[in-house]
Amino acid sequence: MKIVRHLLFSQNSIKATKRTTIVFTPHHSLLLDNLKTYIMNKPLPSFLKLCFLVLVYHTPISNATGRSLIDGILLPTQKNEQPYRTGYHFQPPSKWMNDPNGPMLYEGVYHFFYQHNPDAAIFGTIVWGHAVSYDLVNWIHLDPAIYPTQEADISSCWSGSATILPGNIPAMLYTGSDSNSRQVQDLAWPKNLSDPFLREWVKYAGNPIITPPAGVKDDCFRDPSTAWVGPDGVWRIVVGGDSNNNGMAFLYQSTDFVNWTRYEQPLASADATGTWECPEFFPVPLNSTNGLDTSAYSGNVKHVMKAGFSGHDWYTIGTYTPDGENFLPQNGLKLSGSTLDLRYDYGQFYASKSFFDDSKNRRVLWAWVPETDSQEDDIEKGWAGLQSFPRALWIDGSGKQLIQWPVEEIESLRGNEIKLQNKKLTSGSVVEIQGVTASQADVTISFKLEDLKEAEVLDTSSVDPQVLCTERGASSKGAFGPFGVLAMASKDLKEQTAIFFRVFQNQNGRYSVLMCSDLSRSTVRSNIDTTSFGTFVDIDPRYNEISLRNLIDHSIIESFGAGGKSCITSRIYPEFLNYEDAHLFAFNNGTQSVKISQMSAWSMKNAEFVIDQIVKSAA
Ligand SMILES: OC[C@H]1O[C@@](CO)(OC[C@@]2(OC[C@@]3(O[C@H]4O[C@H](CO)[C@@H](O)[C@H](O)[C@H]4O)O[C@H](CO)[C@@H](O)[C@@H]3O)O[C@H](CO)[C@@H](O)[C@@H]2O)[C@@H](O)[C@@H]1O
Repeated sequence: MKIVRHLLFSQNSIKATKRTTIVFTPHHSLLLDNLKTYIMNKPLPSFLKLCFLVLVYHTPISNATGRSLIDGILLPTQKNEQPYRTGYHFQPPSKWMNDPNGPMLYEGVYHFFYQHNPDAAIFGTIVWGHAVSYDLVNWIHLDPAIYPTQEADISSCWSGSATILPGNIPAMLYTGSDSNSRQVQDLAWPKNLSDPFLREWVKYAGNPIITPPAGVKDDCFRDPSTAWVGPDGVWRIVVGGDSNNNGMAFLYQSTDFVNWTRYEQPLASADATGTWECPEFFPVPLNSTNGLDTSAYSGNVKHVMKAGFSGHDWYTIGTYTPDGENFLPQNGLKLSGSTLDLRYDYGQFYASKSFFDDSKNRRVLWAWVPETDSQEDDIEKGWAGLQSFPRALWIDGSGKQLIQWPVEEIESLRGNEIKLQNKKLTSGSVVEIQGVTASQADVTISFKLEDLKEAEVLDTSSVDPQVLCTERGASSKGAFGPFGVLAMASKDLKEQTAIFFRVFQNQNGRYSVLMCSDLSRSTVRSNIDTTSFGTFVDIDPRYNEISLRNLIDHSIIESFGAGGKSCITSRIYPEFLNYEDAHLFAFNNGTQSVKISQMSAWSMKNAEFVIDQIVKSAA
């Protein structure tokens, strides 16, 4: 342990604090010592070295990644050891993380909790990690909020959700795994409501408040949702599970938030889907990009039912009548007897959780983005698991699907804009996008296509888009496409991740736009899952340009097609890259030319991640 003087937050949205003495973990002191040695060994005049040292010791440290917040200064050792840690995607200082839990805004502070094993970089005994933010971009890591203490959660504190109760009291419902590994539902609330960071949480002494119903296996009943209150004043939640392998969102009701009764019918179910994990149920207003409080139900509103199974988050949109507890999936969308229809994201994106942010009238979505390297790699790295960058979520004008888009606050991390307009990409073009830090960037690009009668003919009605993307990757020449970007690419293109589109015409004269993330050449390393991802984008390329936004951040790329209609999140572990070696290209491998009508790219700064042991030890 080392005592270092005052390194707190400089981001404009975080209130500057008075000088504080901070106790750093050994990791941090090592970081500072390394940086000091690095500066002292540089052939610089002593005066300049002194200036640098003052700057270093008076600047916030980043997310314990081994990177300083001072742009451009990277520790050589850390740089090589931890190339896959992110600059602006949330991750704990170390060890294992999975699901997002209980996100909420309380008294102007965003709270984010997450499934965390503080002892290892693999799944194990789980506690609730906790971090707070004023802007969803920069984060202060706190001590774990909820951890095993009672018989009702002694084996682990699993996923759950926040509800703000009348009187502005946050309540947390979560799954406890008890001493028999039985999954039960528990209740906790903050110890001190006047602590803006809500650091300490107390548990209801009568936990568990809900136990598995008859006919449901003890280990197939978990993940309570945020509660909503009906016109009758009764609270409702759904809890995930299954009965005879049929996935279900069990519905519970309560008048006091402590005593819960199961409603006879589940709110939703689907045959043969296995246990539903992390179900969510919330309203979305039609014809608006706003969100709604989870308890809103009247007016021009639809409801979304989301559940996690088979490694993906599925959702359906429908109409909910609290009186009679009837959720009716809308026409053309099947819920019962089949899988849910749509996916939030067609890549690595699981156990998502949303909350209503009333300060901006929006619904914000988070999800666990798992590693796709090996467990041995994770142990060596000392960490595993990322969170997607928070996304605003709303219903498309068509009412058929949801739209997701990174929250606007991300723009505070953008550096200078690099622009390109009206650039024709002829067949075989590979054009480097220069002037951005290709390993940490935000890139938007729009493609215009003409004379689509030349498009490849394919009946896409019965085709699995992921299979199509695997069979026809970036190197398989089509007519219109593949075209898109090559991200996290080495200069010689031996390593590259292609996010691209390909257009097909069906026999009936309709067009289908395929969006792919081709990971087959993302790394030359072995023991990495390089499965490609794909989905169709609901867009008519005759009348619309095809847009693509990529959030690139070292080992993660979040791709948004057609303004967020289709999303694919990928994990990538290139071998030969370090920060300076990454390149970014636009490409067209179709026989037909396409035009980049508009491209904007920004290098992204590091978000600030600060550890709060600081404030505690100084207090
Ligand atoms: O932390 C518990 C909470 O997390 C949830 C939802 O993510 O349950 C996860 C679960 O398994 C975690 C585990 O991996 C397995 O499940 C993943 C997601 O369903 C799969 O992608 C993976 O292939 C499965 O192996 O994560 C570890 C490594 O990835 C592995 O060791 C775990 O099994 O936790 C439960 C206990 O393992 C298991 O029943 C779940 O699937 C949520 O439901 C929990 O509240």
